[in-house]
Amino acid sequence: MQQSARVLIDGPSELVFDYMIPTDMPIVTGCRVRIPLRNRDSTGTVLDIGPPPQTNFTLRPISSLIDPEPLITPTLMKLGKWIANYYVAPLEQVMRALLPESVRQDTHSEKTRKVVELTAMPATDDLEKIAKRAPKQHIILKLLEANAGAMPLKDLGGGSVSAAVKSLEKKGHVKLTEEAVRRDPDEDQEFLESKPLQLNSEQAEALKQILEPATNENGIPKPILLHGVTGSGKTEVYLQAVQHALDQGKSALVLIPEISLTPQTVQRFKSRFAALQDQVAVLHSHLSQGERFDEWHRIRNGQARIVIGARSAIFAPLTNLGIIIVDEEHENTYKQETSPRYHGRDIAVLRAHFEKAVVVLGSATPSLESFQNTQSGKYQLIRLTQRADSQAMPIMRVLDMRIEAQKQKGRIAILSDRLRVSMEKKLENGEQIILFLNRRGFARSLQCPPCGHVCECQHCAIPLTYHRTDDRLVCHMCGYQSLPPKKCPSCGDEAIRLQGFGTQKVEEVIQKVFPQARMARIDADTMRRKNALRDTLNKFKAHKIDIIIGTQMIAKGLHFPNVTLVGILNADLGLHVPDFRAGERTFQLLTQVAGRAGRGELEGEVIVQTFTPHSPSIQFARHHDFDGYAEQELQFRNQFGYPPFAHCALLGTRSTHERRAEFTLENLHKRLSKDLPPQIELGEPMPSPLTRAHGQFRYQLMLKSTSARALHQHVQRVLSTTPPPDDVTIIFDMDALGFF
Ligand SMILES: Nc1ncnc2c1ncn2[C@@H]1O[C@H](COP(=O)(O)OP(=O)(O)OP(=O)(O)O)[C@@H](O)[C@H]1O
Ligand SMILES: [Zn+2]
Ligand SMILES: [Zn+2]
Repeated sequence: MQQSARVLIDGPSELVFDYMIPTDMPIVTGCRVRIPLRNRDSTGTVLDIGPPPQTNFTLRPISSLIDPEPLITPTLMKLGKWIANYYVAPLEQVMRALLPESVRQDTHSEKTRKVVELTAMPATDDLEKIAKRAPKQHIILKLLEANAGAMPLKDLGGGSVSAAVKSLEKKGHVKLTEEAVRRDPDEDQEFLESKPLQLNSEQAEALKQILEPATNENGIPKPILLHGVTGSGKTEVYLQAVQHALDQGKSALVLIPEISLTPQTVQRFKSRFAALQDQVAVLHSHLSQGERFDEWHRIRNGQARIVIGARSAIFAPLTNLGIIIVDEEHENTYKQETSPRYHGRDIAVLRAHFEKAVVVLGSATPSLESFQNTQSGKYQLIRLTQRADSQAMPIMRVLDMRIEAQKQKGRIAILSDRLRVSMEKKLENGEQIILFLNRRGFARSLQCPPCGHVCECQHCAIPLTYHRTDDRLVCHMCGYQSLPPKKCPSCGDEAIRLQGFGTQKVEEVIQKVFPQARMARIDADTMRRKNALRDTLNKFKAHKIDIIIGTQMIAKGLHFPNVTLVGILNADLGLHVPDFRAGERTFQLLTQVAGRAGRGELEGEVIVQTFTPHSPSIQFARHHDFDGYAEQELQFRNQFGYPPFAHCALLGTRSTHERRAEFTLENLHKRLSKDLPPQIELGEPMPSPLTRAHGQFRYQLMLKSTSARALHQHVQRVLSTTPPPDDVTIIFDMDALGFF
């Protein structure tokens, strides 16, 4: 029977239409085709092939095949279909994620440059004549001769020599040609080749296990979780593992949380493989369309065999993949925030499985999902327990800010005496300081300053969120509501209220206390400019800055040997948010931020200011005890049926009409409760913590299920039979990481 193809049409509206496939046309999914669209010719990408859909009009045939080779490799196609299914996203949306726009809408041609080639050197006496009459032409000939007979026109002087080049061309001495050049995003940077380090025994053992991984019953390597404390030399292990894959003739993919936030990691890869510069491709969101086009095609045609990139680089069209590395695998930035809402780490594990490649998930603070997988035997666990050059882990002091709050009567304490004294000492010694501030979310909980008590939901054990508009406390997991207490339920104090301060306020205070110190603030506001972060960090490295004040942005992968003090100003803020992962995030942040201290010769000190000094995430982080932390946290997750023991998903509606957003969600809720599979727990619809954003009202409900398949199938069924009104958008976030 004749088959038809679903084609994603090029163009800004990204339409999808079905076409008949002419019987002799060798089309596979991922091919680019020419098709008729209304009364013109158009181009597009084949998404899917199958029996023609039942319609009462005849499908038009595909006109021709542009490229017999599909743009998407078969494995990536398989991955795409899996994603569409699991995350309940339309296949065409997944395809957009898989194939960057610049590649699909093939309008970005290669960048070229003019090259002058020496075709025939004049005889000696001719050359002498030229030297006298046209010295410019003589210099060009001599330069070309000295440079293996060819030079870019630009290097010869560009426009200023073009007349001279022309007359040389006329005389038959040179030829002007065009040559494709790569748009290299890092053109302005030089990378000195770094040599592999002699591994310490733990690193050597880790590398050995990565090169000879345990396999499952089908002979496919088991995913590896590399849990290495901060500064343990994970990156060196990655570098050598990648080198090994290349030596085997294979390719390697390295995912990092966000390129602009981890410039040092990219630099280390670029330096190690400096001699193979042309084989390294870097993919990230700051590339221009042209740069992306070039990098993508260098990967697709096998020129680039090492790809470093953020989340979406997981779709890099590498073939013969030997290893995938996911650095800082616990990072939230691996989750895509728009549809398809895939998790880069999970897709890495799946892709490695499809390609029978090794996948290494590395972190000093593994996610509980990955850690639990090592406990159940699905993943293999490798540990690095010591810092690479055997420095000690930094000493962590936890400061009880409730006492400070009493001392400073009624005012919000930003800087404790202990931290101030410590800062004075470090500055006197010419050492450097990082002050870290948890980003303040819009979701606020009520915390009592004198005793640290936080109002929680008794069903879900997460903090209740304060809604100012109707003066209500709401649980954002189950929908439970209550009135805010007038007095603290724990100590009876009336001071229970909202409080907080931002990076800007901190900068002001620090400036007043230490007017001589040179400081820089790193947060989303100050780092908008391209390369702003890189420049600030370089200044810090060169010790032109004494104190850095920053948010999450400075928590990752930075290595500054002269930093001896890290102050964490408000450890609580991330802790009391309406999210069962709040404790995990706080543990991760404290451990990662603390890991920036004492990475050189000098011992490091970390001071943590908190209103809840006994919270387990703070105490376990203080003792550098990941296992202890994981054990109690997994117990809590198990008890309340949270991931990794169940899948959590968020279903939301957004609309400029509040009632319609609410009504649509209520309707979906009604439909979902019908024939609800027993594995699924369905929450109540409620306004989102961020009730209104970008002019839209937001409603949401939670779904929990012990079976991922039951969950996405049930939701898929309901969503496909319940189209929303035109002015309501539906959001489904499988394995959601945030609940707003
Ligand atoms: N075998 C080794 N011998 C000497 N120095 C090493 C060795 N391995 C790594 N180092 C050095 O130790 C420091 C820390 O290593 P690296 O940054 O790779 O650790 P990491 O585990 O990736 O840290 P983090 O998770 O904190 O980012 C670096 O300066 C690195 O060059
Ligand atoms: Zn609740
Ligand atoms: Zn109290």
